[in-house]
Amino acid sequence: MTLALVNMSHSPLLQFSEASREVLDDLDGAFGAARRFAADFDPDLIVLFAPDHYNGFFYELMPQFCIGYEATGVGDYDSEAGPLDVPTEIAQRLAASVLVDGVDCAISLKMEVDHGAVQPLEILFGGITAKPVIPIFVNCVAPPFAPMRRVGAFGRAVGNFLRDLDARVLLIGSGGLSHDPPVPQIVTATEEQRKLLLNGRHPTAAARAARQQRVIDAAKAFARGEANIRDLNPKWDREFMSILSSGQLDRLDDWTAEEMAAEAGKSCHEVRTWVASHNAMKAAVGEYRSTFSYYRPIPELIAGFGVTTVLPVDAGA
Ligand SMILES: O=C(O)/C=C/c1cccc(O)c1O
Ligand SMILES: [Fe+2]
Repeated sequence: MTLALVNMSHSPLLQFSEASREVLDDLDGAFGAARRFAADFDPDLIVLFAPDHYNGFFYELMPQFCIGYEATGVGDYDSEAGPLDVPTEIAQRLAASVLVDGVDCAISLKMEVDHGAVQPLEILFGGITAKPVIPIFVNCVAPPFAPMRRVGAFGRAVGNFLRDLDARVLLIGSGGLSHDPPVPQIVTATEEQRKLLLNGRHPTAAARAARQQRVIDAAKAFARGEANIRDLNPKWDREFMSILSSGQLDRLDDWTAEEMAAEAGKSCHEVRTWVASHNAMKAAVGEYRSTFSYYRPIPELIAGFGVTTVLPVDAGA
């Protein structure tokens, strides 16, 4: 096993925002660094921790963790649609190993993934079929949430399996950091939103367009300082990133979902993908080191935007 890790925020607003050329060029520089890192590493397999935004997972049956044996992109926000290249047999062995390791985890023989999983594959590899990928859903939007220490345990169980796998594996954690886009919440949902949250699979094109336009409009208002959503929190984001790079992952164990959302917005729970992927890295290789780190709060994308690359300490430069 040889392992590398990329964590990156995502935003479906990348193609739809009014961010300035300077901001987009700056971000492109970070994407370029991560892309070169991924190309140099040249993985045989990607293990992708990603959230979902009520496109593939719904309250009708909401797991905290789910490993995909097969997966398809739903094509929200013009992200690439269609089947991913999932190595089913390895995904099956991974799930069995995680369960034996003591972490209950759902499996899906027909996972549907949205921009949260697809965007990093597009940015790093140019598409969803460029490399074999095992998608791992981590619940980051639908309360109640697994305790953070459980997210760590799940990540470590994945890492324990990868330690013995004869492959070059790129871990990806997609999402975060502080942000609060207008994704509906079950406790405040209207009747129409409740239907979406319960089982809104495969909306009509018109329903999808309307839903997305609301978020695009909210981002424009947020950038003007006019939206009724929680501010980004660069201090929280930087502290979180520095804890991950310190390797002291147990410092996150007692963070509560309520405190996290109060500080950094309801969608800050997407950092769970970063926590799981770092724990996987640490379980598999021991000490790791950060080789690239970018952070910028970008209101036009409703995202505290982070991009990091990580290698084992004993790997060459
Ligand atoms: O509309 C959605 O489904 C999600 C939007 C969004 C906006 C900004 C940052 C993110 O991580 C998002 O998922
Ligand atoms: Fe997201």
